[in-house]
Amino acid sequence: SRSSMMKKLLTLVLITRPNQVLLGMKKRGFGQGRWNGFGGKVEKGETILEAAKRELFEESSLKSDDLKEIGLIDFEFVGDPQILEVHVFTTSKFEGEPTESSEMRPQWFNVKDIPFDTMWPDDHLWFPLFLSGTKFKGYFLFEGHDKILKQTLDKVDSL
Ligand SMILES: Nc1nc(SCCc2ccccc2)c2[nH]cnc2n1
Repeated sequence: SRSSMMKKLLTLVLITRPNQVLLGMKKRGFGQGRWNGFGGKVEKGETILEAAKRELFEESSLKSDDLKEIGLIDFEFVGDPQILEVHVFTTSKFEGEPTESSEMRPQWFNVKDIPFDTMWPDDHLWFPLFLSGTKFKGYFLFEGHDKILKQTLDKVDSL
């Protein structure tokens, strides 16, 4: 039943600079082989924002005290009771130089050349919202990692 559904808290950070977005090529694990923002699990004893900052630093060597939550996306996968609740953050204020980590190989992309063909199939639907500073809430039901069976995506005033 929905009341027994399990939610796993995750973070996703998208760093921008004028006309560009920083993405990382995921080298292993969940989402391997796809470009994505930086993120991962929220550990016990840390806030979602603290987790976003930590994962950003661990995966890219960048630091930011200006992360702003811009989106909230629930991902469900057929046959898996664990729903991923992904808190999406963005900033254009950061310090450091993007550096490859064990998890991610960072690269700047022009906004007009985002590699959606090697990203999760939902991304091209909500990237335009985050890039225009529009807060959003989304839900995507996946079959496997490539097929979206059901989706909702709404602009919101507050998350
Ligand atoms: N962009 C995007 N990201 C994710 S998972 C993001 C959260 C995460 C999870 C594990 C390691 C690092 C980051 C997605 N899942 C389904 N569509 C998706 N789109």
